[in-house]
Amino acid sequence: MSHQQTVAVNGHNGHSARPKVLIPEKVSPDGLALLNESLEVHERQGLSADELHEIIGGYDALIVRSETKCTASLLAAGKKLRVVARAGVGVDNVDLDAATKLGIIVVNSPQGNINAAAEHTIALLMAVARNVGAASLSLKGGKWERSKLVGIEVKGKTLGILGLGKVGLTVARAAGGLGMKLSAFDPYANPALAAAANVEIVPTMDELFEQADFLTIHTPMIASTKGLIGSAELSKMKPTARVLNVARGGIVDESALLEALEAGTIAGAGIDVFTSEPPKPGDTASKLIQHPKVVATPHLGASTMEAQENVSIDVCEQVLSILSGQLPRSAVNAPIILPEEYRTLRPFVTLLEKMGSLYTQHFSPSNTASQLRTTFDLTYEGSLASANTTKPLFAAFVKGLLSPISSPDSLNINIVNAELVAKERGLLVNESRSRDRVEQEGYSASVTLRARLDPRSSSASRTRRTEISTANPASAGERRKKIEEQVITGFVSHNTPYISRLGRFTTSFVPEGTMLICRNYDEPGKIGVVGAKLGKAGVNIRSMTVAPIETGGEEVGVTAGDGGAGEGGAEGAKQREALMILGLDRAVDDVVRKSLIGEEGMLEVSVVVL
Ligand SMILES: NC(=O)c1ccc[n+]([C@@H]2O[C@H](COP(=O)([O-])OP(=O)(O)OC[C@H]3O[C@@H](n4cnc5c(N)ncnc54)[C@H](O)[C@@H]3O)[C@@H](O)[C@H]2O)c1
Ligand SMILES: O=C(O)[C@H](O)COP(=O)(O)O
Repeated sequence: MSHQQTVAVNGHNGHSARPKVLIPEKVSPDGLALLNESLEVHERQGLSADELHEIIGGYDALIVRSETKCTASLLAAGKKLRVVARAGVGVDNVDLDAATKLGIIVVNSPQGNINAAAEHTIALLMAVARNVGAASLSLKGGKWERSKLVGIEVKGKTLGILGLGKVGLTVARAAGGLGMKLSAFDPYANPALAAAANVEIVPTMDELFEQADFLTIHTPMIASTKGLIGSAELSKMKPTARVLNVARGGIVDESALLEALEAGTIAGAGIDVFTSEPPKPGDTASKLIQHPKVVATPHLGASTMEAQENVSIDVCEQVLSILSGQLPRSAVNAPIILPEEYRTLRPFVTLLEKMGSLYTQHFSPSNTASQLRTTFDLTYEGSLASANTTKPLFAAFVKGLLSPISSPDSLNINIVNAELVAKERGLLVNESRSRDRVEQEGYSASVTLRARLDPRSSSASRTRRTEISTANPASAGERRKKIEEQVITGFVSHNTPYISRLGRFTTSFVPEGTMLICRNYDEPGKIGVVGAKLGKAGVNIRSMTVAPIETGGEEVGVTAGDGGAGEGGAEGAKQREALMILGLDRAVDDVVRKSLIGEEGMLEVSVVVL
């Protein structure tokens, strides 16, 4: 939006009642200057939590960095609050659920400090390679220890990049300029961008660990990346390798890294982020910081003049947009649908988001690169075919596809940016409409997703969440066969989304909460086996649907069970199959899931959270 955007509202006395914005932290003045024209700007650093609580009720907008804790109670006290803007990326200091419930839009600046974080990574890379920290300390201590401080060159060495997103790619481009060889592991990287940056995408994390002379971490901090690099992973690396973390504390297990440094199985580390910031004296992070082979900085990745200017301008423009009734460009929690389309499309928005998430968790491999080569065809059937716009449905689907593999603070998908995000992530989503009568009697509209995998990717496909039983030769032997199409159909009844087809199976279940999806031979006793295992693990079954295999009909090119693991199933097998879908009251750990796979006649088991 233009900086001249008017947000002033006339009060009843005819005077301009300008909306008020509170800034309790140091935010660069470049953005704040944009606000002064139309808002009343109050910079109040050093407020206690109680003081903030007392005055927040008078403000329409709040701009923070990482220090202000935007708790549910603070947000609730902000009776007029319409927007919380985070001048940076991470929104872990903002209670997003509370903000969403209160209708407060939370925005951030997902691009503004990328370059700063990447440059800081390069700074740590060089500092670790040339012992810059230790040398500086030694010299300041009055010593002259040239022979003790001999380093290594990075030219010709391999940089292993874990997470080839915005920061990872920027690091790659810079490291390429230093003459480094570049390898990356990222199941969802854009192959075209990787190739353009001369990055070789390796198919497994282990290959990355084995190759890397320097390993640099650039994944989000989400459940699946917490402790991603532990003792087992570090032991796969060369003893001469160095580890860099400018992403988030906790992705690398601090105790494991400390042990590896002490044992000499890892040669050094450059660390900007810690599990607890600031680290407490005596804790593992503090010991790491003190370690002679570590160069450490106090979360300085984004701390450059330029980045602070960028994020300040970015979020201040968004505050102006929101206060003048427009959509922000980087909303973390904003509804992804415009008000006028809300009523008609809202239940289908929920359905599409669930279908996307179900696809990623059930069908899509998460430790290989095959989602890159998937084409998604969405068909809106029945009355949905006449919708004025399907943009909110498209955005919800893309959001659903990506949410299981992204941190909430980096997933800013709305109808404004969904196409761009899909393009950036290499997702090809086609939409079409069909006025044909929908399959579910009594319902006027449904949506079918057909995901077509490029045959090149199918041989290596294996999802972490779906396991294939090796106890069933009929299915294991078919793994090499390719899956050309995976299908999910859904519909809405009384505002509730239902899945009516999953792979080859006709079914009807509400996609909600933790669900266990088992494909098995249709034989007596299977339900009992699953129930007993779950019961032993203390997991209650809330709901259960059993779907017999869909026979005949329109199945095109599907050669594997329901295709859950992206691998071959029982083509040509005479035995009937069934799909069992259980709603659970809590998560199922890997031990239970794997033990189910070992059961006779059990072909695939996946756990999805919807
Ligand atoms: N130190 C700082 O001050 C600072 C500044 C900016 C960003 N960051 C952090 O840097 C990290 C990267 O930020 P970004 O903007 O590049 O995020 P991004 O979302 O653009 O990229 C993250 C990438 O990680 C990939 N990924 C997810 N799970 C993975 C896994 N298990 N294995 C391999 N790859 C996986 C995703 O596919 C994605 O491509 C984030 O943790 C962010 O919070 C830190
Ligand atoms: O999340 C971020 O943007 C970075 O980690 C930087 O945070 P900061 O604004 O606290 O420096």
